[in-house]
Amino acid sequence: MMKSLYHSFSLTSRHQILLRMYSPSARKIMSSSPIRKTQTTSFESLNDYDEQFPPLTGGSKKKKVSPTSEVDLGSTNPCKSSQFQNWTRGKEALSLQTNFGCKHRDQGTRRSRASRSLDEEANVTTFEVAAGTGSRTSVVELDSTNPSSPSKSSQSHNLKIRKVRNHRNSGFKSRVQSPKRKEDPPFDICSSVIERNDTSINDWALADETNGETVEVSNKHRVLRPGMVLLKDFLTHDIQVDIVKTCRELGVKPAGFYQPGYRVGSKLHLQMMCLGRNWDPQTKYSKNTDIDSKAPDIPVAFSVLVEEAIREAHALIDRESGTEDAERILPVMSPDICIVNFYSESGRLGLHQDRDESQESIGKGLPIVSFSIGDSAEFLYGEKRDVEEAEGVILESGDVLIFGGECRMMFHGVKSIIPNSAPMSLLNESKLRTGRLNLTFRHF
Ligand SMILES: O=C(O)CCC(=O)C(=O)O
Ligand SMILES: [Fe+2]
Repeated sequence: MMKSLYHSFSLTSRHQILLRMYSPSARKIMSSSPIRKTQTTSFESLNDYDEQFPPLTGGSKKKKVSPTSEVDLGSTNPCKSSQFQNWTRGKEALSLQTNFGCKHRDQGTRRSRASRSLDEEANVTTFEVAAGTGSRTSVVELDSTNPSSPSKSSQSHNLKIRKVRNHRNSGFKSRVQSPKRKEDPPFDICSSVIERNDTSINDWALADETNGETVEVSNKHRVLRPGMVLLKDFLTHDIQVDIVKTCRELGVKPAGFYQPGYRVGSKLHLQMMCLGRNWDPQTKYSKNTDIDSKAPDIPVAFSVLVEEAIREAHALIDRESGTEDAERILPVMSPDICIVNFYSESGRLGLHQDRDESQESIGKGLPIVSFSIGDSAEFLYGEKRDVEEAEGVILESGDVLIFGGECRMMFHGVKSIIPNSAPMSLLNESKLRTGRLNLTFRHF
C-alpha cells in the first residue's frame, strides 16, 4: 500500500499527459487544457511536502538526501483505455504504472525520501499544538505565489501582536477575534470582472425538481470505502461555471475570501470563505456576535446539489452492495455550513480531521460533501495522520467526494494541485484563476 501511494504520487507530467490521453475523463481535459511543459519529478520537490507535514513534537527528523530521480515511460504504451478507468484510485495507480511499462530508477532511495515519521502523532487527541502543525491548522508561511497575499515580514507580525496587546491593556472590551484580514481586500478567485449569464443557479434547482426520484448512476463513480464515495464528473460544465461565479460574487464582499491563519501569524496555504457559519483555524466555529462578520447564507441551489449528490451516492452504494442499506452506511445530510477553499498552484492542506462540527453531527456520521472545480488535486486520505499510510485519489473538476458514516473522521488533505489541469472551457467561461476551488459542505 505504501508503495502504491508512493508510486501514485510520483507521476511526472509525462505520466499525467499519458494518463489523460487514455482516461476518458482526462481526455476531456486533454482536449481543452494544454499541458505547458514536461517536468520530471525530483526529490528536491519533496521539500515542500516535508514542510507541509512537520513533526508535531520533538526536533526535526534528519532527512536522507538522494539524487534527483526520473521516471521513464516505455517507448510503447501497452495500456488499454479500460485500464485507466480506475486511474483515480491510489491503489491502482501502481498497477497502472506497471502496465505502462514504467521503469523506476533509484527506487530504493525514493522510498526513503518520501518517508515521513508522523506515527507518534497518530493517536493524539488534538493536534492544535502551539501554532498547530500538519493539519487544517498547519503552521505555514505566507504563500508568496499568491497574488493577493502580500509577503509580510516577521516584524509586521510582531507589530500586530503588540497592537493587540496594547488594545487589551487599554481597557477596551476584548472579544474572541479570529486572525482575519482587516486591512487586506478580499481575494478575487477570478482574473477579471465577469458577467453572470442568464442561466442562474436557481435553474439547476428547478431542473433537479423535475428529475423526480430516478437516479441514474454513472459507471465512473466509485465507492472508495464504506461511507466514502467519489462521484466523477458530477457537476456539469454549466453548474461549475455558475458555482465559480456565485463564489466569486460572494467572495469579493467583505466577508469573502481571505487567507486564514493564527494569531501568531502563520497562515494556511489557501484562501477561504465561509457560508452558513464562520469557521477559522484559530477560533473554530466559536460564536461571533459581530454582525459584520456573519457568514453569507449557503445558496439554496448549492444545498440542492449536495442532497442530489448524496442521493446518487446512495444509489451507487445500494447497487454495489445489492442491499437497500445505503442511508445507514452514508447518512443523509442537509448542509448548514460550507467552507470554500481556493488553492493556487502552490496551495495545499495538511492531513487533518474535520472535527469541529457538533458531537451530534460527528456521532451520526453526517457526511462531508466536497465539490472540486478547476485544477485537479492530489487528495490523500487514511485512518491515521500518516502520509505514508494514506491512500491517494485525484480529484478533478466536477468531481464530488462524499465521506460520512464510518469514514466521517477520516484524515484527509490536499497534497498538491496539478498545474494546468482545469478544463479550458471552464476557465474561459468562468474566468477562474489558475488553481482549484473546493467547497466542503457540512452540518453543524
Ligand atoms: O480541498 C479539499 O479537497 C479538502 C478541503 C478540506 O478538507 C477542508 O476544507 O476541510
Ligand atoms: Fe477537511
